[in-house]
Amino acid sequence: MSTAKTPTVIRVGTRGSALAIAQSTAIANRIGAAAGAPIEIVTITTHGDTSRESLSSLGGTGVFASALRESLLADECDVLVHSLKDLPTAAHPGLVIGATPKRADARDVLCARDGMTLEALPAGSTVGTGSPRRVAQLRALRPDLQVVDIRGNVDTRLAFVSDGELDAIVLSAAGLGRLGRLDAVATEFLELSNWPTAPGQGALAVEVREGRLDRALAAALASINHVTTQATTAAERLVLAGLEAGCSAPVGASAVVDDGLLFLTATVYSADGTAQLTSSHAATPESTAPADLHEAARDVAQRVVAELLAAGAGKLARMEGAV
Ligand SMILES: NCc1[nH]cc(CCC(=O)O)c1CC(=O)O
Repeated sequence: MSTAKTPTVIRVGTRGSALAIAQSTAIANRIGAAAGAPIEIVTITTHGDTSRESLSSLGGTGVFASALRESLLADECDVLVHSLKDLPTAAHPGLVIGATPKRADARDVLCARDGMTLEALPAGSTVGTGSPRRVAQLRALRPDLQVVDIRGNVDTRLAFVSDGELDAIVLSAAGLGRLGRLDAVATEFLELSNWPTAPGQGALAVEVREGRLDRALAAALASINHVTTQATTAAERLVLAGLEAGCSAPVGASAVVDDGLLFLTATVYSADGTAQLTSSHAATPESTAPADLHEAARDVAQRVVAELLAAGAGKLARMEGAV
């Protein structure tokens, strides 16, 4: 008689916000099912969660990732689920991205009072966001609005509108979707063509320790990886890296694979939104194999970065503007 070995528990580390728990639990369930192993959710408090300072003064969104990574390196968990857009582009020693699951909607949405669109908001209306990119985009399209710097999790931000403190806020469609709130609160989907979002927005990254991975876990990660998402988000993140911009920089980037063509467009804004530079390039991968898609991603990103830098993007992104 064979005695089945008890499968090892897979510990999934996450931030404690409702959004982080929702997306980590969804991914943990997929990993657990694929690996045939029980899962455990390990909540880790980060400085970014407890501090009331603005994100930019904390050193950008990388503050969320570092505490989680310490816990992974300390073997307090086996897997981390990050929002890819919050993950710094530099590789972390000893850690690797084991899977990039299929991306959700990459768009931002406006959540405004009385069902309003951005165009319909009266002059002087208050719009809350803590993201320098969203600030620049709002100022570019509606310089007559008042942009208010806000912090906090999704519920805190939505409360500003429902309590009547602000007229509108901007959030990611993917985040609201994962919380099951999208249909109830979004009053306008901002199209990527004139409102490109953060590199990697809407995608998740599953991070693990480098080196010998448990075989069941390695197979589970491979099964939830999405090759197109991996290539398009790589192209977008290579733009950030190439511009040497941080993850809170006023940079929007959007890549898609459509009928065999990898298309990348990126926009760099001045902080005050009065100036912007856009570059778009496409490449045809040799095949849909991961290596060929990645090669195409590097190729388009390199051309977009070169064009943006030649046009003065480095200076533009560092420009203070009349904030
Ligand atoms: N800025 C914080 C953040 N990081 C990831 C998400 C949502 C998930 C995603 O967009 O991938 C959000 C909230 C938001 O921007 O509305």
